[in-house]
Amino acid sequence: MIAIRGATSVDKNEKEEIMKKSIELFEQIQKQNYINSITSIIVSVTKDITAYNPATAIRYEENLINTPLMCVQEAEMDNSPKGIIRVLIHCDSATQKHVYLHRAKELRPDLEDFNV
Ligand SMILES: C=C(O[C@@H]1C=C(C(=O)O)C=C[C@H]1O)C(=O)O
Repeated sequence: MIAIRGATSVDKNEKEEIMKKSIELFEQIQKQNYINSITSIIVSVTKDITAYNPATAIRYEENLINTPLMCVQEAEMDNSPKGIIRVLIHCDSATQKHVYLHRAKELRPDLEDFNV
């Protein structure tokens, strides 16, 4: 088993925006990797994201009935960006490509070379 990281950002604390961005992130992680099976998914949100739970969005959209998901609040650090959704996917995958989208790309500039 390996773990794949990802993160994205929302522009508004609104259900539609949270659903759209969290599903986009999950689908991009799948598209950019060869994931055979998922063991579990941990999602975190910054404190300002309250309108909808991204874990619920991913579970419904992807029909993840037996996959355990958790959603937690991200540690609040000085100057850390708002409106960020993070995921940590434990899975069986032939690849380990971490995916950062939108404003979340700024979180890991060291991965930029790998994020084509
Ligand atoms: C840099 C990030 O944000 C924070 C810092 C992390 C890190 O230094 O590895 C991991 C998760 C977050 O707590 C990220 O999400 O990748």
